[in-house]
Amino acid sequence: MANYGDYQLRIYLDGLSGKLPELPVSFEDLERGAEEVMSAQLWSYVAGGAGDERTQRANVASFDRWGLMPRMLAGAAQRDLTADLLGTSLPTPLMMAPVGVIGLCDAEGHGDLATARAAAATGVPAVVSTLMQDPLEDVAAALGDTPGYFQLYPPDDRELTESFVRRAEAAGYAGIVVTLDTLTLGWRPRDLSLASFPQLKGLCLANYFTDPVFRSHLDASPERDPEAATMRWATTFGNPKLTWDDLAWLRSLTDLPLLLKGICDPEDVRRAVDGGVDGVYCSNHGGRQANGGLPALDVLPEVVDAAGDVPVIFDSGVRTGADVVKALALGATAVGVGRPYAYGMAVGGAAGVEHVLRCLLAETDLTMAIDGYPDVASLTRGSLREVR
Ligand SMILES: Cc1cc2nc3c(=O)[nH]c(=O)nc-3n(C[C@H](O)[C@H](O)[C@H](O)COP(=O)(O)O)c2cc1C
Ligand SMILES: O=C(O)C(=O)c1ccccc1
Repeated sequence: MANYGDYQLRIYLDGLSGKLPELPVSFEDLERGAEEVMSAQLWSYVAGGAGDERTQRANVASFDRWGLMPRMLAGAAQRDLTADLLGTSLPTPLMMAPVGVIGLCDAEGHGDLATARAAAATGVPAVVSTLMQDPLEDVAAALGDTPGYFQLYPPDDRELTESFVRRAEAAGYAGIVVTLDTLTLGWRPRDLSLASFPQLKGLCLANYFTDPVFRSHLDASPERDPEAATMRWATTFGNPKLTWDDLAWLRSLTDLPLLLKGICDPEDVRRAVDGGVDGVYCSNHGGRQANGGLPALDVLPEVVDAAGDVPVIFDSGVRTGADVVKALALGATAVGVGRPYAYGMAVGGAAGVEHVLRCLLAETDLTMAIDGYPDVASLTRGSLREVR
C-alpha cells in the first residue's frame, strides 16, 4: 500500500543536503507563482470567475465551517486511500477536474498531454475536457494505465455529439462526464475587461478541428481557414435548449458509465438517477458560471442523500488535503481539483502537476493518520462538527 504521506519525509531529507523544494508547497505560494508566469489573459481566465466572484470565494470559505473530530489511538498507522468508482478501483479518491485551457497552462502548449502524463505517474485519474490543444486520442494514449474520463460539452449538433462519444469510446476512456452548467457562458468581468476568450482565438479546439463530422460542415479545412472553423465552433458550442427530455438520448449514446456534471439540486439528482446515469458530479464549476449561488460544499450532503447508491464526485473550492478529507466525510466518492493543478502546470509542467497532486495526497494521508481515520469508509458525517 502506498504511503502518500512519505512525500513529506522526502522533502525533509532533501533539506539535509541543502535542497529546498523547487516548487511551491502551499496553495497561496502556488497561486502567486502561477500569476507570475502566466500571461495576463490566461491568468484572468483561469483564476477568475463569474460576477464579483462571491460564489467562487464562498466555495473555498465553506470548508472553514467544518472541522474534523480527531480520534486518538484509533489504529491508523497504515492508511488505505483506495476508492471504488463505478467498478474501477482508484488508488486514491483524488481526481483532476476538467480544465478546458490546461493545454495552454503548460509553457509548450501541450498541457493536455502533460496532464495525462501526471495522471500516469501518480495514478490520479483525469477528467479531460472537450476543449483540448491535442486530440483526445493522443491524450488517452498518454494516460497509460490510469483511467481517464471524457468530459463532454454536448454541442448543438447531435451528430457531432455522437461522434465525440464514439471517439472517446474507441480511445479507451472509462466514462463520459456531460457538463450541464455551461450550456451558456457565464458573465466573467475579468475576461470581459481584457476582451479575451481563449477559444475564440482558435485555441483548445483540437477535438473539433480533427472531427470528421465537424469538418464536414466547413467550406474550408481548419488548417486552411482557422477563423471560419473557429466561428463554426462558436455557433455550435452553446446548447441552452438541452433539457431533461434529452437525457434518454444521451444515455442511449453509450454503454460506458455516464455522469452528469454541475448537479447541485437534489431534485436534479433524482431526475438524473431516474434517467439511468451511473454517477452524479456535484459542482458549481468553481464559481465560474453563475455568481450568487450556494457554495458547492453546502449542497453536497443533500446531493449525496438523493443519490443513494449512485456515486457522487465533488469539486469546487478544494485547496488542501484537509478539504479533500472533509468532502469525503460529507459523502463524496471522489474529489476533484481544478485551479490547483492548473497552477501546478503553469509553474512546472507535468512535474508541477505531479508535485501538486503529491502534496494534496500527502496532506490527505497525514490528516487521516493524525486524526485516526484509517480509510475512506471511516470518514463519515459524524467525523465532522460545525465550527462555532
Ligand atoms: C480554467 C478553467 C477551465 C475549466 N474548463 C472546464 C471544462 O472545460 N469543462 C468542465 O466541465 N469544467 C471546466 N472547469 C471547471 C472545473 O472542472 C471544476 O469544476 C472547477 O475548476 C472546480 O473548482 P476549483 O477550481 O475551485 O477546484 C474549468 C475550470 C477552470 C478553472
Ligand atoms: O471556462 C470554463 O470554465 C469552461 O468550461 C468553458 C469552456 C469553453 C467555453 C466556455 C466555458
